[in-house]
Amino acid sequence: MTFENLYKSFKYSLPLALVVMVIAGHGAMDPYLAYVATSWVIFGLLAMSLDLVWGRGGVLSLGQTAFYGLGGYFGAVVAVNMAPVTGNSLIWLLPAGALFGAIAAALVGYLIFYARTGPLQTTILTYTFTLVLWTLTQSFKLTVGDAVIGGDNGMSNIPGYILGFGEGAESADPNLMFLIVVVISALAYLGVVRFMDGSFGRIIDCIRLDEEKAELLGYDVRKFQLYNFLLAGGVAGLAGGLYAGWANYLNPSIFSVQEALLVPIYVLVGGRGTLSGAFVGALLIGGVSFWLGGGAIGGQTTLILGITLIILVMFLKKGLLGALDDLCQRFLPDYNAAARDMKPVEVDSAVVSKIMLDAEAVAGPAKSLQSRDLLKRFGGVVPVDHVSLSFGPGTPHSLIGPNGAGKSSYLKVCVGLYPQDGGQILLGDQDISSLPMYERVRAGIAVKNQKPQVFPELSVQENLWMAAYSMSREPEKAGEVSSAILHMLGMDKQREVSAAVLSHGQQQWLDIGMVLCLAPRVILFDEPAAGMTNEETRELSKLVRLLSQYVTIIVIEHDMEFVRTLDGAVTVLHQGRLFTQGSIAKLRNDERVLDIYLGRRAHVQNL
Ligand SMILES: Nc1ncnc2c1ncn2[C@@H]1O[C@H](COP(=O)(O)OP(=O)(O)OP(=O)(O)O)[C@@H](O)[C@H]1O
Repeated sequence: MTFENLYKSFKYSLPLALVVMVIAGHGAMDPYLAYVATSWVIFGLLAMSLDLVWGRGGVLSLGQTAFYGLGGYFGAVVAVNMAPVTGNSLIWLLPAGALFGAIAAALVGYLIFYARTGPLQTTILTYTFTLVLWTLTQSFKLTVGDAVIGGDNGMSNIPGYILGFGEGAESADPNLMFLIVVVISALAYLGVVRFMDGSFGRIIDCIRLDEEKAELLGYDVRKFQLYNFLLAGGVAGLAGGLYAGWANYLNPSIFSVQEALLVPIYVLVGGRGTLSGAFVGALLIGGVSFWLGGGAIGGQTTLILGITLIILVMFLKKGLLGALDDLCQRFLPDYNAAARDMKPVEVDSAVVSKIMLDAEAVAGPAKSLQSRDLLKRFGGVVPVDHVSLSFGPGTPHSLIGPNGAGKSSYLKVCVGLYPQDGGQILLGDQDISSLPMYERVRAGIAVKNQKPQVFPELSVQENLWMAAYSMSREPEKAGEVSSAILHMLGMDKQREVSAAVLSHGQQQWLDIGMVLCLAPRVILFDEPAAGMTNEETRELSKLVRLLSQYVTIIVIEHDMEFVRTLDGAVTVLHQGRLFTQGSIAKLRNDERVLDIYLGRRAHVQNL
């Protein structure tokens, strides 16, 4: 077995080995230590829920303790009433806790993601939610059957971990409690890691890296963010259920500021985005506090712990597991070295034709794009001023005009990046004006923005796969499509290369490849030749001409030589309005067109 294979299996094998060790050593721990260590593992599980939304999803939620507390309270209410009937308490505490945590997260997540609050507002909102619960629970008194929620006095008499059923039911001792929590946490961890290793996790990673691009690939970003939040809420609720049974008592302090702020610290210390780091952080901080609390330093625990944490977070920015990962990377093969051998892209007509015919078989024939009286305003600026245009397949369409003419805005309104203020957009016969961006993409319109938008942490192959998967939702099909495009780009040998190390021009090609993976029926390119060499620009022109035989293609360009080689229809925009249309040969002799470029004559001298 190579070190690489071993490294890839670490996230499964190491936790499993630890669980086996705990099972083997069961009963050997000092009962008090076992009791306290159980809480550290529970905090690890809670921290993992935050790592899901923060480390993987990119959203810092300070509401995880809220879902944890709510899961704990709800699980406890159910267990207090049901455990006397069945004996077993865990079958009530845990599912009820997880369910309530997930429901609460779904409600909060819906508000956050569908109201499109920014990252900072999300953090503040989730924090406020926790504080509101803290305040409310202090005076909240309720009796549900045998369960009494006593406001500030908390809720007592919560059954511990009772195993077995009926007469055979028995309470677990501290060592067994520790074992139960370790096994349940390990199962939750392995389930989450397995799930996040699949397509869902990859989509969440893409959303974290570039939310706009993920939506431009046709992913319903809000929905995925909400599902991830819900999953994390479920994990936090599960941890809450475990905590309620461990402590036999709950009070409003579970929603306190201190509790809420400790969770991100566990994640940072262990390593954000690693999932297992959450446990490392919680165990380390729990262990160090325990040791300091019992040792000679006594009262200075918080101070020393605080200083240690600041030093750790400052010098190990990726946390302990992140640093360990960096170390392991040194012993892995350097796939990025292949980036140096990359040959310039050569467009092969036969290969492109095959790809386009395959796409047509799946996505249907080319569609036209029409705008009717399209309007976009930014305050007093009107970049798209009642524009009515129609584009179809057969020839490339170039959109030109001086800086600020509204070209990019027009494309962005068409794809839904900017909401329109009036008018209609038709894709074929379908009115897409009110569709969200991801649905427009799924309907067949794809855009490549001016700057290359690739996911830097993903490999070349993964970037293409993410685009292809968005359309087919079948991993194998996505693999086939992405491999064909990879081959078309001449990047077979660079499939494992990280997109981050590609040159600007190579990233442009990769981005173009991602657009083609979507099997679009209309393609919008915003300055695709920017940053490309002359040779690459020539190949790009060839590609655009080929593509126009199969789909509708609109290209914004300042490079008039490129527009000339496209030899297609040209539309001139000026001050947000349609100025004129025609062939490049006709526009070359149009004095009015030269006039609107005044001050930028250098760019149009070829006209
Ligand atoms: N998000 C935005 N917010 C406010 N104003 C905007 C926004 N996007 C574009 N504009 C304004 O709309 C006008 C048209 O800009 P746009 O980028 O569409 O023009 P363009 O023809 O693509 O220009 P360029 O060739 O320089 O890229 C400009 O005045 C610009 O400042």
